[in-house]
Amino acid sequence: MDKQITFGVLTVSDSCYKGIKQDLAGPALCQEIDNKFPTSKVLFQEIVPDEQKQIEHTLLSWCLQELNVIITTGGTGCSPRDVTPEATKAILEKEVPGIAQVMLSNSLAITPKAMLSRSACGIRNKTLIINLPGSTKGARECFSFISSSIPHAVALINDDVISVTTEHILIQGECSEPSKVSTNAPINRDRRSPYPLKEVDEALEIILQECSPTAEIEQIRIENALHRVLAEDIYSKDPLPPFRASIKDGYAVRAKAGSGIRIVRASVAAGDQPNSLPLNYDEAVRISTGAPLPDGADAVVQVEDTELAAVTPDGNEELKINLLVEPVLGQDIREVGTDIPVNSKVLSKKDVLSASHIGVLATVGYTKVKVFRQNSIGILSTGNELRSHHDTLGPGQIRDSNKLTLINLLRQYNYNASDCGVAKDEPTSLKNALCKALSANDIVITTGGVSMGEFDLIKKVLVSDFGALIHFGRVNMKPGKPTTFATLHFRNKRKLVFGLPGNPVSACVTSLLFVIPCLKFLERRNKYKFPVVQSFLTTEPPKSDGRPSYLRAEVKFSNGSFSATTTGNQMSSRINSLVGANGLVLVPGNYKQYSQYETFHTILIGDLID
Ligand SMILES: Nc1nc2c(c(=O)[nH]1)N[C@H]1C(S)=C(S)[C@@H](COP(=O)(O)OP(=O)(O)OC[C@H]3O[C@@H](n4cnc5c(N)ncnc54)[C@H](O)[C@@H]3O)O[C@H]1N2
Ligand code: MOO
Ligand SMILES: [Mg+2]
Repeated sequence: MDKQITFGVLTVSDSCYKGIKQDLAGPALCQEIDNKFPTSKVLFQEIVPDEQKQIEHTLLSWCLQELNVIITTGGTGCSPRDVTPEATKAILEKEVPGIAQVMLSNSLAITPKAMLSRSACGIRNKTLIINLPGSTKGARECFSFISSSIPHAVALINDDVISVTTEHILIQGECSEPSKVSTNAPINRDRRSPYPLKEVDEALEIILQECSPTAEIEQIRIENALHRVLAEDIYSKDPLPPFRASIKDGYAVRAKAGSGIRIVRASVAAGDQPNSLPLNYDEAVRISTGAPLPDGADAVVQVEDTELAAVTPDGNEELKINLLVEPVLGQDIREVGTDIPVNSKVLSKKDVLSASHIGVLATVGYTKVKVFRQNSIGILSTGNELRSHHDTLGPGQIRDSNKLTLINLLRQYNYNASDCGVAKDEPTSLKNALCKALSANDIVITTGGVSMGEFDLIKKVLVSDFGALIHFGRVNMKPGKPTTFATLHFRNKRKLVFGLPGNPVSACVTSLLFVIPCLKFLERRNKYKFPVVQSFLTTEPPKSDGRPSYLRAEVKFSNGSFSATTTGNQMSSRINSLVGANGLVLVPGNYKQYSQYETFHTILIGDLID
């Protein structure tokens, strides 16, 4: 169950630092991390020389960034320059010697040289630090011995009760009871779906009725707050500017004295203390944009409107300048609080935080901000035919594309989802996988196994093993007909389950039409639906079987109207029909005759192409 884990990879090596040798171990570890934890991120990667202070400094600064895990490679041996364990121990608050022991005992089975490794492992603040050897092979091997314990360690360090409980449940095998569902013998199978067809709008309405927008609030660092929904009004703690500031590079003067000669008394740059000696009428202070005005100054004359009138005897400094224009009172001065008055409301609850919102927060002195909590989401693929994208395929097998597509689709809309693995088309496998997914998540999204096949068992397992209420099991749409939505209670918590069709396009389109609006609604976003425009179709749409179709298309805006060109063959299995699509064109089920002058409802799912 992958929560997003953040990593730093630090290569410690004199020769790599000097560029004499290429760093292979660092990139290899990044690759291993990526393979083992696909939803995680390597946020920092650096090379430092074998210098204890420099290693300590980098470790400390990464710990301050609240990284979950720092992996070092190199400097763990017995040569005089090997000091990584010393640097690590110097900054650790708690040692976790078991990690090094596991690496050592496994490595000894490969080479006796492992006995010379002196790795240190432990915790500082919320960061787990692990020393690995410097050789690429050794680093890779050691990482493979310990990597499966990293998520649990991170959860424990962060006091993440849900993950820890889930891990314990998995260890105790609480999820391994057999399912109550038995695969239907074909002679007893349903030959008609018992689920009535719902229209798309009706289905979305049902989902939203089952959703209570979150009341839970969390406080996060503003660095991580992009796209989150603000849960508080924000008032400025300080005015901006906090002092009278110059808008131009020029000279601060007293306006009343008019144009003409001024003695240049001093110079004040941005960041300087305001000069409290009041300015005389015959004086000017050379000033930079953003610098504080000296007392008494009531205008700034830009340098372009002045000329040099006299220099100091050594010939190095301005002595006098000539103002070529009449200064106007208040000219080129930002008074205190011009941009933001103190104690004024600058942002409102329910604002969705953009880059500029975060800029405002930083300006007015916020380091953390209250936002509405996002639901935890787990994605589970189902199907005996599925293999990882890392694997080579055997007969009858395909690669699981849905899981990665959906994790990344949600990420595009700023929702993090975790990988809940792949279940077999078999009741107990489905039950166990759902049990684990539900233990760790508020919302579970499955793909596959929801249609009419002998081995399409999701709905049955949800009902029989989890007491789920299926709110709908079919929707009148193409792609996406067997889309299923259920709610259930699991360990006293209400959960939402989306059972999406297995066909890759169907899974994506139904995520866009149902899951994303639901997530936005839950997060209290006011705008939770995609914008809709009317567009002309540049070519005839493919024939439908009577269901309304959602064609993937490239939508352009030119000469005052939208036009949409479909992305080739629109089969539900053809994932590449989504590549380059920024719109879904809705063609009604009863559509008969193509006309280039007819417009269609078009849902904009991406940026307009120009
Ligand atoms: N008798 C009927 N058969 C089908 C109907 C129907 O109404 N009556 N509906 C069709 C429609 S429409 C769809 S859509 C599919 C949906 O099927 P399921 O949700 O049951 O999905 P599966 O059967 O498990 O798989 C369908 C298809 O997708 C491939 N797949 C599944 N998971 C993945 C994955 N993670 N990555 C990539 N590809 C995946 C799978 O191999 C199948 O080819 O049912 C029709 N049948
Ligand atoms: O509705 Mo299915 O999703 O056409 O292929
Ligand atoms: Mg099926």
